[in-house]
Amino acid sequence: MNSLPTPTVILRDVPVFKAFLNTEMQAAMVQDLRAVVAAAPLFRPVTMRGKEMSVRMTSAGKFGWVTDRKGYRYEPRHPSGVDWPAIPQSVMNVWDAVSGSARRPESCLINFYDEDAKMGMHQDRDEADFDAPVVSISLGDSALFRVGNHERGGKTESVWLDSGDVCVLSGPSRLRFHGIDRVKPNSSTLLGKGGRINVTLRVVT
Ligand SMILES: O=C(O)CCC(=O)C(=O)O
Ligand SMILES: [Fe+2]
Repeated sequence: MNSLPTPTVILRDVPVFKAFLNTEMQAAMVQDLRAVVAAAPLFRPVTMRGKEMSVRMTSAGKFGWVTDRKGYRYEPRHPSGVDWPAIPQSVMNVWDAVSGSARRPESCLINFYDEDAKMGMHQDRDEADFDAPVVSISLGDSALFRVGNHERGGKTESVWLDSGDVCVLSGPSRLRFHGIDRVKPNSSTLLGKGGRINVTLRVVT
């Protein structure tokens, strides 16, 4: 395996690679993601309790993460019934560079945040194997990313994730609570209409 790059900062065991993708790589990835969204449109999920999430989402890969009245889970197809598109190579390349994992990601979740969207503190624990990391890529407007503990509550630390930044939840940080407090409107020109895309890669089975 290639040696892993050195993180810019480590926040609560979470390595953050600032500006991991240059502007050209970001633009190319956005094009690839637009093709995914064209085939598997963004939808607004609702939680088990019937509350709409503020992010819109879709997925690529063998499995996509969904939530509805039946709860959180991975599904082999988009809610419309179409297969999830393949994970773009531009996204796979980031996994290869930073995951340190011999396994292949089976799911690529694409979250779109408009200026009012946020994501409450949660753990990523719908996967069967917590030994495999979660790799996260930020594109577009900057977002305040908060990292907490292995239980809900307690002290937290935050970092702004800017367009092109990559971070990894693995080992001691794999099950840390984390969330997005807010997005800073007009902080990036990458997406024509503004907003933020977060892409997360996961091994699911
Ligand atoms: O948007 C982000 O940076 C984090 C997304 C996240 O935590 C998730 O999709 O599970
Ligand atoms: Fe998460």
